Amino acid sequence: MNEVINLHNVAHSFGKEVVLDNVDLSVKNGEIFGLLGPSGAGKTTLVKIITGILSPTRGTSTVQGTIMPSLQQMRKIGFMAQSDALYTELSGRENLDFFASIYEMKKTERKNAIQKFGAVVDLLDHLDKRVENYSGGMKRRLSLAAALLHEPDVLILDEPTVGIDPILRQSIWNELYRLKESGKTIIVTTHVMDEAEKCDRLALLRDGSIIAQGTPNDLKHNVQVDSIEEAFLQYGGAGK
Ligand SMILES: Nc1ncnc2c1ncn2[C@@H]1O[C@H](COP(=O)(O)OP(=O)(O)OP(=O)(O)O)[C@@H](O)[C@H]1O
Repeated sequence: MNEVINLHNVAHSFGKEVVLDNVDLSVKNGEIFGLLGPSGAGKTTLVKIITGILSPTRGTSTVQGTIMPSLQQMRKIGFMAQSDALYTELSGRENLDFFASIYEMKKTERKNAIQKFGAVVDLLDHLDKRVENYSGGMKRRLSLAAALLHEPDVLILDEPTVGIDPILRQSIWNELYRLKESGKTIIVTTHVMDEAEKCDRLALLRDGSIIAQGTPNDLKHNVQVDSIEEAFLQYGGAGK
């Protein structure tokens, strides 16, 4: 199957506030797809719809051909939320063990996965410390490991590198490329322009609508500019 994620005419309102409107997008197998937009544009709402945490008010969203929300399909998705959903009074290892148990991983499988992804996010030396003693970047990395534990086909990462220094940010991106090479499909939200450049394709989101989508190069060439930042403004990203 080439298209892994498909959204058709998706809209979402919180009460009377329309926060997403008329969103159409498709993400192909093995792609890193970026959702770029300023604060409040609707990125988090959109990824919550894709993961099945929220039902769209209108339209349809499918992942691997299954209409969302679907509990069974949600198990095949790794989601890293924007705010770290961690138990701070527990150690990193205990947190990962808890998340692995949610995915019904067996004891040995859990142990191996914690070792593997603890290493991927460079936290092996800190796994037995309580999370309340972690820095912001360490918490983000632990959240990323938690999303990877069950080796999901689809990874959805809401601002994965916020608060992470440039060196670690690079190592997380290297890991995302490695996951992509192994056939995973990845959606990343960001408001950082240079991160957007690292994605295979991008959707530019403003006020709940997609104002343009394509490869970073196409988006720049279409409006004859040299940076995604300028492209965003050219497509109307500055607002009314
Ligand atoms: N649970 C909620 N109830 C009411 N309004 C909400 C809720 N969640 C989000 N919103 C509103 O929806 C709009 C879009 O929010 P969303 O969090 O999706 O944006 P975002 O692009 O992810 O922003 P940021 O980059 O700051 O996280 C905002 O106006 C926000 O106030």
